[in-house]
Amino acid sequence: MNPAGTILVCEDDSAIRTVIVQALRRAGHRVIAVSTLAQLHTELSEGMPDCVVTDVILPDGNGLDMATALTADFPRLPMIVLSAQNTLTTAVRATEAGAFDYLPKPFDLDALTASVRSALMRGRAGPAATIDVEDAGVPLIGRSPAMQDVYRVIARVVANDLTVLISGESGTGKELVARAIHDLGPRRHAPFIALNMAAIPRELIEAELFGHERGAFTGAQARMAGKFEQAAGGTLFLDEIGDMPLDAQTRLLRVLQSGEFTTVGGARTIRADVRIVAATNKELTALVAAGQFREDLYYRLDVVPIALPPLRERRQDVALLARHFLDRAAERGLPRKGLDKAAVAVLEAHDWPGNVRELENLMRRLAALGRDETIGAAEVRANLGHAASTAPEPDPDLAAAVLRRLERLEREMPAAFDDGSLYERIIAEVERPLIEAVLARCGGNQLRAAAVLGINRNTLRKRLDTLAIDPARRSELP
Ligand SMILES: Nc1ncnc2c1ncn2[C@@H]1O[C@H](COP(=O)(O)OP(=O)(O)OP(=O)(O)O)[C@@H](O)[C@H]1O
Repeated sequence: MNPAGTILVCEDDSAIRTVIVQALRRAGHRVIAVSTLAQLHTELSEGMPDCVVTDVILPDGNGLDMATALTADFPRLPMIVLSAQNTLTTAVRATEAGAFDYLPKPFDLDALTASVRSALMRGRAGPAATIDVEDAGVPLIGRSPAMQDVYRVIARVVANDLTVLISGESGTGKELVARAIHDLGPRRHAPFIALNMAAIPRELIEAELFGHERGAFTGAQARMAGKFEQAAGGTLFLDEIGDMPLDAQTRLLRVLQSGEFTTVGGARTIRADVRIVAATNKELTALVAAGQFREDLYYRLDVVPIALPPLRERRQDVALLARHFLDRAAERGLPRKGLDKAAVAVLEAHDWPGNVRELENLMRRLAALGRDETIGAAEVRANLGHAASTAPEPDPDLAAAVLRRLERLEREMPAAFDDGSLYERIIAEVERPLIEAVLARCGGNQLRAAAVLGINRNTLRKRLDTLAIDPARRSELP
């Protein structure tokens, strides 16, 4: 039996109001419809409905502000917020205001009646902890229905510590979502620490995660804090979790079960005060079936799943994203450019195997190339092939630093341009901070540093000699 109740609907667009009223009446509810906040307040003073459905932008005020006030006055009254401002910020604000649900416009009438039904069955969701959305600056772009679903889940998890598992192809924005969850929640003043399981040698993963004591293994010259410790109070983002070796999986599972961990070679037990967000671009259930991923760990991580759709399944976001990346390029000093209609059509028709990252790289390239202010279809087509690689573009900051260094050298030591030393000189200058930083992270252990750098141990030793780096002095964490 579906519960029926009295629903108070506040919507100023008469056409939308009419279809909502009809749909809810068909579902068996008694419906009172108003078009302003003032009328809504009058209705509330005359009798309590079982649920309120309200628009955000109303002629005499903002439905979200009203929702916040209603939550305080009527904590058991469920509210469903409808909005055409379909951003992550609106979704989070609706949750923050204590709304039971948030439906982006245009919404499906079945989704609305289903939401009303569950509101009547479950009563209101507890009010979320206060989140300062304005402060956080939410970087996620996209208004497609698929992204709306993502925003709704994010909005529900920011205020709590539930473990989140984000899945999606490479470049779909998994790390960005993890950061948004961190930046919008109460842990945002503590660190966000990311560890990519696919980017570090497998044998180092446990020490990276849990840290190690001095002397824990040959060459562990100093104690090193692991990512769990570094992320204390904040969020630990475990990227490419499917690549985690089984031993480390067992250890991680124990931490998730007990809330505590011990360092490698350590007798001390440390409380793990972190929120875990994991991400995968592989089908974890397939890895479980193949015996490569622990089933019990999978269930521990998959508490709140967020599936990020590939860009080709949300083509309506492409133009918005493309313009966003052109704006970003302009903010970084590249020429400000626009796209003509035909260019947008080419972008929307492309399949984006590298997803948002591929689009971002292409836009950066187009912003830097050519002289015209408006980018046309031919220019897009000519550059699509180049950007197809999902590899990140070279860091523009690093490129700019090298250029500045060259200019200074030219001023101060013009001979360096004639004596054949230029290459070795510049490479050595870039190499020094790289080697020093990796050595510090490896507690001065040259074997591990060579493994992390992906170079032969003897090569590392030679480079240390040439650059006169003392590994013993590089054993502290930076
Ligand atoms: N919705 C979005 N709005 C704005 N930028 C986005 C969005 N999604 C992704 N990006 C940008 O695209 C790039 C790739 O995103 P991100 O690194 O989060 O992807 P990922 O899924 O974690 O990729 P991988 O699996 O390869 O690590 C980043 O520069 C990110 O800022």
